[in-house]
Amino acid sequence: MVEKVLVTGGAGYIGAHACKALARAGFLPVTFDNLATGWADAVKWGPLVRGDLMDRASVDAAIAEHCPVAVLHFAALSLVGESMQDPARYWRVNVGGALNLLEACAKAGVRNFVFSSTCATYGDQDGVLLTEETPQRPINAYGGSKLAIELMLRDFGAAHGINHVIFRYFNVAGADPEGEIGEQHHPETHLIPLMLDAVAGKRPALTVFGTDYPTPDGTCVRDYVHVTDLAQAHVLGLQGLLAGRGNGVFCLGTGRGFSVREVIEASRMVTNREVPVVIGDRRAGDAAALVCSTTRALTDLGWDPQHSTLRQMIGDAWAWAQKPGFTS
Ligand SMILES: O=c1ccn([C@@H]2O[C@H](COP(=O)(O)OP(=O)(O)O[C@H]3O[C@H](CO)[C@H](O)[C@H](O)[C@H]3O)[C@@H](O)[C@H]2O)c(=O)[nH]1
Repeated sequence: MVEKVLVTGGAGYIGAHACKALARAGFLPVTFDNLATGWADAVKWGPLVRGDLMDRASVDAAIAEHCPVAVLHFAALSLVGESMQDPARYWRVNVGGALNLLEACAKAGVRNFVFSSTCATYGDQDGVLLTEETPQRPINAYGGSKLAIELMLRDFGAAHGINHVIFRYFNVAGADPEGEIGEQHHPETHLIPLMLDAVAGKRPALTVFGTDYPTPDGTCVRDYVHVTDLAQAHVLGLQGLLAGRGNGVFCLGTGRGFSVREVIEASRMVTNREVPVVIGDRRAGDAAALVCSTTRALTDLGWDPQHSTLRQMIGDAWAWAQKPGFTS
């Protein structure tokens, strides 16, 4: 029988790409999503359960109906700027939702859990190459809420035997190279889709958030990773858990940072069009540079990212931007 995996946030950008990768690996992804920011159209590889993690009964019901071998937990609020303006919402939804989900797993005997954490748990660390061992010092409520869930997992693991893999994502970008799904947020806040909107004339310009950071060209440096590579890491993490390899924490990036100006330059090369740019102030909560070491993910997980060049990430996002997008 095909093994089911409960995917919270499976209708969202990263969750949907993970569902595609899971299906390709022989699992049946069961999406659990409230469709607050996700899209029913993006759920193509298994059933959609419309439910909210804040509603414990709907979580229990989904687990009881589908008996998943594992949970992949993507559903969360994930905008740094918004988390600075409304921290209560981030703490309530992210931590409260994860707590409900973990309690439901403990009660139902779901023993394998893959969690989407973030480089935002590190805070600003003077541009050092971040590893899984780097002390975490979040500087925004989003990162704080994700770190709290990492700690929650440690405790649930010890008390209830929930084996877990924690992935700390760096900057996820691009779209399905086969064009079936891609990034679509309302409102959009991420650099690459905003930049491509400006290129396509859907927005007047891209605002560069700060040019006075202590980085080589003064703009923020980020480690961009292709969403399809990231999704594949989840399959490997899940297979490791099911094979009994135990808990793990992995940074998912490429080990190479690019500044906002470098991303703009790469876009010019890929699209053959200029990016209209205005220079703005720094955005609250942004760290100057976030780049990770890939050693552990490559070695211990056997991860082999194939798509994570800036050229392909921008190219796939650009191809997706030409499509009509999701409507429901
Ligand atoms: O209009 C924009 C949008 C972004 N940026 C800059 O581009 C870089 C990337 O910004 P994104 O908003 O695309 O990504 P973030 O680095 O803020 O966020 C990403 O990393 C975060 C951790 O820091 C979270 O994990 C979050 O979910 C994830 O999207 C940042 O330096 C940002 O200041 C701009 O200059 N102009």
